[in-house]
Amino acid sequence: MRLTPERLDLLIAAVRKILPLQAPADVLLRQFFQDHHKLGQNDRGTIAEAVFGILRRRFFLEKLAGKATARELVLAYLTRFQGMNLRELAPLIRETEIKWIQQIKAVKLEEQPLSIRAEFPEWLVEKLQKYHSDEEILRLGQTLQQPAPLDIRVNSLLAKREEVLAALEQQEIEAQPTPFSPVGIRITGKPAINRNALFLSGKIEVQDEGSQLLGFLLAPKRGEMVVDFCAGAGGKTLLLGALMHSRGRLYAFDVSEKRLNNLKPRLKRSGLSNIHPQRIDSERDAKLKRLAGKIDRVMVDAPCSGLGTLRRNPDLKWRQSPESIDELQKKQMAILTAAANLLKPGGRLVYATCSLLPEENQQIVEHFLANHPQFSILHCDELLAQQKIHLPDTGKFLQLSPLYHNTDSFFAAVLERSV
Ligand SMILES: C[S@@+](CC[C@H](N)C(=O)[O-])C[C@H]1O[C@@H](n2cnc3c(N)ncnc32)[C@H](O)[C@@H]1O
Repeated sequence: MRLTPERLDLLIAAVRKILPLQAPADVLLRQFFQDHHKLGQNDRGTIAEAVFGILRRRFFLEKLAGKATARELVLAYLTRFQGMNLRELAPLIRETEIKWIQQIKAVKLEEQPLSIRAEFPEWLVEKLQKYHSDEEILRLGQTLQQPAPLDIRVNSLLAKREEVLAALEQQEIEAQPTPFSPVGIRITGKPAINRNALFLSGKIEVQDEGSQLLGFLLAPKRGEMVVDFCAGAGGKTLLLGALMHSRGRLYAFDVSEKRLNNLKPRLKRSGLSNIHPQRIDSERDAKLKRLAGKIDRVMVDAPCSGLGTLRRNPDLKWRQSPESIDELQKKQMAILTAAANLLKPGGRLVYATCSLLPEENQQIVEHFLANHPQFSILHCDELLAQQKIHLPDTGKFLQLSPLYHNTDSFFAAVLERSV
């Protein structure tokens, strides 16, 4: 895209709107596009890419620009990360800015402290240093600065993966089967998949491959009683329903009416008829009592820091803090305890997050097991192998990483109730 003075102003206005981060960046960007409804698809794409690019490199950009204004952040980003040269920029900027850009071009990223090179807040580096070497933290941080690929899931109730791959090829959309999930497809680039006939007819859904694998760990069977305790807009619910061949009963619980409402159009497209969305007040909701001890399989996709999804949501680095993680841990423990209470003897529960912090993952599960001797761990590698899914570096727990699996950083543990 050729940068004109109008486009530069728009980009700066978008960054100014998003940067205080009073809401999630994608929500603020959607509002910005509503306020500028005449913008074409290409301009929107370019603005979104730059805004997220700036959030992904914000620590270094702020280091370059000091107490940076939106304009300085944009100029620093364009020159340092978009390869724009001074000749192209010069007609659009002031004399003093030209001098400043010459100075910041000379600053070396390799000489910066770890938190800047990894693009992690210092508190997060400190937490990660308890478990990883600095080199690992740097590689993880660098991977999380890249945009995530677009993964879709084939709805096995309505289509086969080969059929969808053939249809995509006909439409000249480059795609390949995901390496681990048997129902996943990874698309090259970012075509507008939500206007595609395959999407509108319910044959495909957008879902990260890591998220798909959690469904295969729970492996619900047709005819069973299943609960998706934190169903949200149903990313995992829809996969669970398809694995059940739309037979049996699948409750989709969540405290957020808005999220459950977003499940409805997806449910309609999916062709599934065994899903029952229900809002609950909290994990202590009286509605849950009648299901205690009756459920075959429970998915707990717990509310978490989301730090394993920084490729998609880089703004979480400023929206989470050590305090918010302490709060989340309490919630995760309470939800896991309440959800486990629904299981019948022999029943299976998957506890999952998209966090890369053991505080929200292993530590929650280990604390739960120490207080609930009637539950034991099933090994994730064995459960996946039973479904012919072979994941490197998986053992007792599933710990996916964008670094090794090109998925979001999902964690999962599988528990079984004995009595
Ligand atoms: C990680 S998200 C779920 C994403 C969803 N499973 C998916 O695959 O799209 C966590 C969800 O937990 C919900 N939640 C928060 N507190 C809860 C509670 N006490 N009981 C049930 N759900 C809760 C949030 O509203 C949010 O939708």
